[in-house]
Amino acid sequence: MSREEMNPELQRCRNRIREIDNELLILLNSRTKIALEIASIKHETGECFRNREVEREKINYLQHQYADETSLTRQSIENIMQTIFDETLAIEKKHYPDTTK
Ligand SMILES: C=C(O[C@@H]1C=C(C(=O)O)C=C[C@H]1O)C(=O)O
Repeated sequence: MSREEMNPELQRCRNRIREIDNELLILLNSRTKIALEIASIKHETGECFRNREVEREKINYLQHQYADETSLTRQSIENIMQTIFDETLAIEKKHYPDTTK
């Protein structure tokens, strides 16, 4: 066993992070399912899947709510949310490969 592996505090933290990662993936899956419902509506009406204005509003709101009260910075909130939006859009496009928007 390595020195690192023998450190119980580090192991406890890693276990907790693993649990949080699982929770995050479950939440992201729920989020994606709802985004796909929105994509289905937009697909029917011919609307563009991506809405930069809505994305900007969401980021601004989350930065306002959390940037000063948590260890997350304004920039990290922006990066995390932009990655979520990009990945959501990629999944939406995979479900609706015929869409040009
Ligand atoms: C979810 C929507 O569609 C797209 C996906 C978004 C998201 O993943 O949060 C936000 C805006 C749009 O780019 C929406 O229009 O509300």
